[in-house]
Amino acid sequence: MGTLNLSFQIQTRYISPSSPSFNTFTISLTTNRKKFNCSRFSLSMGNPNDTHTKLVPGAAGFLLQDVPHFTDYLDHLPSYPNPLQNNPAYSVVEQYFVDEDDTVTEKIVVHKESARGVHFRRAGPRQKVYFKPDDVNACIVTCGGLCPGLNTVIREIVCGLYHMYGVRKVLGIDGGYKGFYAKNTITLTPKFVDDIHKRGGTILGTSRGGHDSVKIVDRIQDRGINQVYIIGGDGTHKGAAVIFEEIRRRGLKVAVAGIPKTIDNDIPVIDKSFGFDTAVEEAQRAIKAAHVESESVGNGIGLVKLMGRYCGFIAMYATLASRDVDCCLIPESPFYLEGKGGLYEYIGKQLKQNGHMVIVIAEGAGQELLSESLQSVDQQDASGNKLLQDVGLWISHKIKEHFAKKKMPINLKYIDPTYMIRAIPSIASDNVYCTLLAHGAVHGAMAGYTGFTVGPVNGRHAYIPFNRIIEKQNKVVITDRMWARLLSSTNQPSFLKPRDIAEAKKEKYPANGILDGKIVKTMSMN
Ligand SMILES: Nc1ncnc2c1ncn2[C@@H]1O[C@H](COP(=O)(O)OP(=O)(O)OP(=O)(O)O)[C@@H](O)[C@H]1O
Ligand SMILES: O=P(O)(O)OC[C@H]1O[C@](O)(CO)[C@@H](O)[C@@H]1O
Ligand SMILES: [Mg+2]
Repeated sequence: MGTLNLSFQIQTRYISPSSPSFNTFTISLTTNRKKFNCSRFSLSMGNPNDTHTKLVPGAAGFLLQDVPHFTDYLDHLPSYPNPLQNNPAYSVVEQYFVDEDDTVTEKIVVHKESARGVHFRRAGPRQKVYFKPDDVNACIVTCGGLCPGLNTVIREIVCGLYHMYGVRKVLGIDGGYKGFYAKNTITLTPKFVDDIHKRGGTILGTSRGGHDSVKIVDRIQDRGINQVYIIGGDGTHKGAAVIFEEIRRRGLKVAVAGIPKTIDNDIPVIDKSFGFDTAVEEAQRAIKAAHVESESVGNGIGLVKLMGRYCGFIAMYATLASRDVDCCLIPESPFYLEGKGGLYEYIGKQLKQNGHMVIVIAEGAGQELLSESLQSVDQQDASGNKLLQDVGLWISHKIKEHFAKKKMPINLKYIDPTYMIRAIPSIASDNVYCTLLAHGAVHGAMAGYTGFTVGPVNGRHAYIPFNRIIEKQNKVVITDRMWARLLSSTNQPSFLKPRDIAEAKKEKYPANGILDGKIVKTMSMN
């Protein structure tokens, strides 16, 4: 019996990578003699350049959003037994290797009749690898803003490659994407990285801007690099996706693995990004100081600005953890100053009742108010991110001005710990998390997967295709329970008008988020 290779194009209005409508996946081919049902195939999602979306349907509405593998575009590749099976530390583990068919579900809360839904390939070591240890020439690059845990990830990639797979050649790229074509590399060995997890920042340096995929892939090719570990946020992953496409176009056996990094926690799909817990922990020190300062004087207001350009996760979690905060302002929840239900009214009430209060504001909050009042020009950093005006300074000034006009003396202390919460070493739990991410990335690359990001989805580490990471940003859902918990803990007004609530619901339940007649839940941390 011969093999029948089929390739066909499907055009449908209903498929979107994040929320496919499963009943469109029943595909069969009928000849005059027999009907063939297709069980494994990949689909391009409408965009002819989108070659990373691999969809594998299964029973009961199961859908694997798979990641690319060398064998998708390279023929006759040899594979080898995983050297881990001879490693004294790992060989004792029962079922150490991940089953080829193991997947991790994206949606964990289900109804008895709901479809099984989207799944990702489970991360972890495979029986077979596609590299001989001596042939591996790996490199690591860190891009974007700093984040606690960067050095831990670097350390664990190096040590994981050395100790688990016997790899000896690992290079550090100096200073972000630009470093591929502008600077020297750093030789990384377990000895060199031994202590780096105790330091903040990244020993490799980082940068924004300067992404030139052709030049980067040229340098990867010139140097004979065949595993690229890219640690960064949403912008970095957009860059990684382009690098992967170029590598695939050139038919190179080079694995591209992303490790999601951002203290803002704005990366979708994964449960949480590394360094986030460390940042929230560090933010407590600023909030405590604001509380002490404010309660020690008459009508004291402690105002703390925290990072979060487009989303307010740090502010929300720092507020919930502290319980000393009376008001938390984030980009996702619009607020207003004047009039009934406004911020000034709430501050006045709090001061009358308690004599002091603490306000936490995310740096991206209230930017629309700021630009109205300062008529600012839109400015961007080298990566194209919005450059923000200092909302903390602005709001301090507005509050002081308002209460001066009302002839009510207040005592406002503005604390801006911005860079202090990200320029520190990671706490213990983040260190362990970074280790799992690094090892997951190493196992995936050694097993021949590429164009993937590793990260926990409902607590289990998975390989996620780049397109799912870069298609949208993770945001606080203000119609979810977590934000309600925050409102009930601070007792602040919600500042929301019915129109804002309708908008928020529309964002949470987009029109294409309907699955089998039920609404698909988007990622949230509650
Ligand atoms: N659309 C894009 N295409 C290619 N490269 C990009 C794109 N967006 C950003 N990059 C590159 O990715 C790198 C990092 O991007 P950015 O500065 O936005 O940080 P990030 O990865 O989002 O991390 P963070 O938000 O945590 O600081 C930069 O070198 C930038 O040039
Ligand atoms: O000043 P930099 O280094 O550009 O970074 C600032 C930005 O980086 C982040 O920490 C992560 O994107 C944001 O919260 C912040 O706006
Ligand atoms: Mg970013």
